[in-house]
Amino acid sequence: MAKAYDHLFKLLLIGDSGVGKTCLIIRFAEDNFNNTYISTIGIDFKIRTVDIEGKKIKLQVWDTAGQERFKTITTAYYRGAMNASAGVERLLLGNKCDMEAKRKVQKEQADKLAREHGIRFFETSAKSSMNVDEAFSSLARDILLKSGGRRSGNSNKPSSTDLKTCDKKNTNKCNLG
Ligand SMILES: Nc1nc2c(ncn2[C@@H]2O[C@H](COP(=O)(O)OP(=O)(O)OP(=O)(O)O)[C@@H](O)[C@H]2O)c(=O)[nH]1
Repeated sequence: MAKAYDHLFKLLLIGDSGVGKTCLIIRFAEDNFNNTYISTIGIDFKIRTVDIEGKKIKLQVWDTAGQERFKTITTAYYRGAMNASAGVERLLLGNKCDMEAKRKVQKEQADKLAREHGIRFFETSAKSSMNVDEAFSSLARDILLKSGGRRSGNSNKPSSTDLKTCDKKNTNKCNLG
């Protein structure tokens, strides 16, 4: 029987409570959004298979609880992921970019932080869908290329001009990696 996917990649979202980690995963995996806030308890995951560079990539996206009281559990997962591979791909997300009036972090500040860590930065909105697919796909593509995937030569990292511009933004930070 043909395999349903070529690669399985595991992604982990970490960030403060309420920044929208669960909503980003639900938007990505189910194309849905809910304004109700139900804080994540412990850790959970959702799956979506995407097509990248002609390969079927199954993404298992893990959601962690941002609340301080779950920190022992979530950091254990986080450390596990970091230890599993020295070269974990990381991405910085500033979510809720549909709420410009309540912006907490200036774009330049986040750009600078991402540059310092040599990672990409996306402003996303789980509510409007802005850059959600782009962010997850970009990370999956980077992992694919790094793991000796399809393309040789440049890693084809999109410049910020390739990204959809989000003109109404509020940014709380959320790591996706
Ligand atoms: N306007 C707007 N609201 C959002 C967005 N993403 C999430 N929210 C809202 O923010 C609140 C928190 O979202 P969650 O996804 O539950 O946050 P979380 O980071 O998973 O929180 P914890 O589980 O406590 O770690 C909810 O009320 C969401 O509806 C967004 O992109 N735009």
